[in-house]
Amino acid sequence: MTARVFIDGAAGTTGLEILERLAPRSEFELVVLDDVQRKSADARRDAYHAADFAVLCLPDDAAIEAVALAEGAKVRIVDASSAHRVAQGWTYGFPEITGREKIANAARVSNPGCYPTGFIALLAPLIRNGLLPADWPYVCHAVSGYSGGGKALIARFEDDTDIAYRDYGLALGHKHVPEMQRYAELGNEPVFAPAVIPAHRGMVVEVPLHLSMMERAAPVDGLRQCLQLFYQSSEVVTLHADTPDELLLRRSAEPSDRLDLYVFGAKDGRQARLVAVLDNLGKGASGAAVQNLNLMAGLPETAGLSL
Ligand SMILES: NC(=O)C1=CN([C@@H]2O[C@H](COP(=O)(O)OP(=O)(O)OC[C@H]3O[C@@H](n4cnc5c(N)ncnc54)[C@H](OP(=O)(O)O)[C@@H]3O)[C@@H](O)[C@H]2O)C=CC1
Ligand SMILES: CC(=O)N[C@@H](CCC(=O)OP(=O)(O)O)C(=O)O
Repeated sequence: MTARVFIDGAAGTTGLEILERLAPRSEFELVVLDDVQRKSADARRDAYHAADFAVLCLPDDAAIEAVALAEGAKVRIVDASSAHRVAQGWTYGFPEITGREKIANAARVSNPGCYPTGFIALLAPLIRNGLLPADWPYVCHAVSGYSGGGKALIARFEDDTDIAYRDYGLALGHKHVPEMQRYAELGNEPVFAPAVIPAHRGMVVEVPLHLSMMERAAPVDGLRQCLQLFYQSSEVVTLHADTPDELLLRRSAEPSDRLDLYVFGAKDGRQARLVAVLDNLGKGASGAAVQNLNLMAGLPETAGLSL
């Protein structure tokens, strides 16, 4: 039986990539509104009430409105926005961290943010297993391709090709911080320092660690081994045992739904750098939405993903 999937926001950056991943698949019948109807509340309400699943690829306020439009319908929702990531009644759509069964049975699933995907993937297993302290003041530095800011940031970087680096979030309190704290299971808000680079897609998320200053921290090999065991059955997330001299993002990189993790350590073991490399539009958004949709529809988790 085919499942009807309404993509609300299919003309946007994330929506288009979800469309591309789902269009070739016979398990899904896609519902997409045309340019005249795509912002009509009536047309969207009808689409929600006729669908089995919906993926919200909208700004936060429109995602909240969408959930109200879907009230009373049997539709099950995956929300790519940040509106419901720490909201009651929503399941956090990170299969490797939340557990696949919870997502498979959920009616409301909130996709993780792109930066939190890297941060939580690195820290949650280590903190859960007691290899790093939960009450440490963690810091996260990250860079993202400009598609991470949707159509508006894409237009800005394509219009002004002179921008070499955009530091932002400088007032702190970035909207991703609550989900980073909650799902990495931290006692304190992390300091989050994001930046944008002049590449369309791709992202590096890094957590530097002063291991020697922590009372309870495992050695670098222990951190690596824990992540390797935690993700050993995952086709999407890989802990790399090697420690290359550099990690590169390439402008020409193909879209990818992978998440690659590294643990780098100083020779004397006093400091380490946890690093996640991903595609903000892949496991950071559209790939994650498709992975969640697969689980909710009872299909193979990685169907339609580029790994
Ligand atoms: N880009 C990324 O890497 C990631 C994005 N996300 C999240 O996914 C969501 C979508 O982001 P993204 O695709 O980048 O954003 P875009 O700005 O590229 O796309 C958003 C789309 O939503 C449409 N839209 C806005 N308001 C409404 C409305 N009321 N009804 C129907 N459609 C509406 C826009 O229309 P119009 O075309 O007319 O502007 C646009 O097509 C956001 O919440 C974002 O934070 C999450 C993780 C990563
Ligand atoms: C480069 C850039 O602007 N990135 C966005 C986050 C993209 C993303 O993860 O979307 P959500 O906010 O829905 O999680 C930002 O920092 O607000």
